[in-house]
Amino acid sequence: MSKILLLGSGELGKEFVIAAQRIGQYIIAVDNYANAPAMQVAHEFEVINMLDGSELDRIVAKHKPDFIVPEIEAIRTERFYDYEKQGITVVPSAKAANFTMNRKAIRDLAAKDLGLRTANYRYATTADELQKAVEEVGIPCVVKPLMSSSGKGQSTIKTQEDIVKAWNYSVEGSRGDVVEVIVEAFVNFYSEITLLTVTQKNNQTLFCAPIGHRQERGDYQESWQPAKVSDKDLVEAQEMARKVTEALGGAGLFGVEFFLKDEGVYFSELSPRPHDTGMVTLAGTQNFNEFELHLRAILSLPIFEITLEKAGASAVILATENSNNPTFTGIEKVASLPKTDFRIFGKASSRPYRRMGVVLTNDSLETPIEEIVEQAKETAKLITVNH
Ligand SMILES: Nc1ncnc2c1ncn2[C@@H]1O[C@H](COP(=O)(O)OP(=O)(O)OP(=O)(O)O)[C@@H](O)[C@H]1O
Ligand SMILES: NCC(=O)N[C@@H]1O[C@H](COP(=O)([O-])[O-])[C@@H](O)[C@H]1O
Ligand SMILES: [Mg+2]
Repeated sequence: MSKILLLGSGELGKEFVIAAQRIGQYIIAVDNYANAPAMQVAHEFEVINMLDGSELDRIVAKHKPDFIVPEIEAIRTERFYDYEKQGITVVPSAKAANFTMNRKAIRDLAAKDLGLRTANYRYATTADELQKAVEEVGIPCVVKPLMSSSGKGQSTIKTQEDIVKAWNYSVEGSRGDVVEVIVEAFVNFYSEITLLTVTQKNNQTLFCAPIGHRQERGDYQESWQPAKVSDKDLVEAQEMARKVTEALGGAGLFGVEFFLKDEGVYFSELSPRPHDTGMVTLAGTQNFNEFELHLRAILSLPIFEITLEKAGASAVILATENSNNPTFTGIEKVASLPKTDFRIFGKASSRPYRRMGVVLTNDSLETPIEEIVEQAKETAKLITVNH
């Protein structure tokens, strides 16, 4: 049995812990608030500020884990290099977690060092610098805090007047302690995908079937698998995913995000961990879901193959207001439907647009994927979050 320290305890961590519990691992779930989803299913929990290096040191020394599994980006990841030296396995690697904590490190690695095609981009640390950066990349463009996720602090600049607004919004939405933004040229893609990529200790990289998704406010609304991608684009995306995951090192599952345009594939970003759009694998689309794959890769358990068993979709259930102990209605209606399932994450409070659950649908691989997505979307509407 291994001892796993999970840093971040949201819905993705919860499914990871359930997968780990099923094969007898020991988990300590950590987040900055009590009763977080993954804490509800772990052996032990800790509530700390994960951006505080001394707090991290304290719980690592206390629990002496075999593995540290980051579940969010906003962690004092610089400490991870030390933990690796102490003989703890940081998942997938200290470098992977550290480089993806801040958009700058991963974007420069991908675009400059590895030469992957990305949107043209600049950085800015003040509203004035943002003005200049926008002039360089051109309008429309997308502004994001260097440290944020799920679209927090992200906005699109469509006119000159949006620049100051975008700066202020991004400072408010920044998760860490870095006041800096990336400005990216707007990529007018016809679709976007996540390529779940599994790296293993034996150096064999495996790919899942591509996942399509639709985003609003920088946050995913529906995802589906398999996404329609031409063979040429898929090969190009796989090559990019292989390059970037190899450069980051270690074993685990990565969610590598791409934009598809007529002229080819653009690398966008990646999570060195299960991806929110990958929750579609909870619909039984694959022989192993993304959490089970992450776990197997971490523990060096062989993954004989990844097979696509069904076509599936996920659609999010979002809160609309701030409240404590929100309740849900419409669950019975959803439960009565065929080829449909759902998860309620167990978050004890809500805020507008907070993801509280997900609806999952599946059908045969011959069924048009649009129908399965539509089913997930319509089904998610049956559930109401009561505040
Ligand atoms: N340069 C761009 N051009 C067009 N759309 C973009 C661009 N950058 C981001 N987007 C849109 O915003 C979404 C969220 O962006 P991104 O993945 O960078 O944010 P994030 O906050 O890291 O999200 P997450 O953590 O959920 O992956 C993208 O999936 C895409 O739909
Ligand atoms: N795109 C990243 C992502 O989806 N991360 C997931 O959301 C949780 C935070 O949710 P919260 O903001 O509702 O607490 C994280 O802990 C992780 O599970
Ligand atoms: Mg993203």
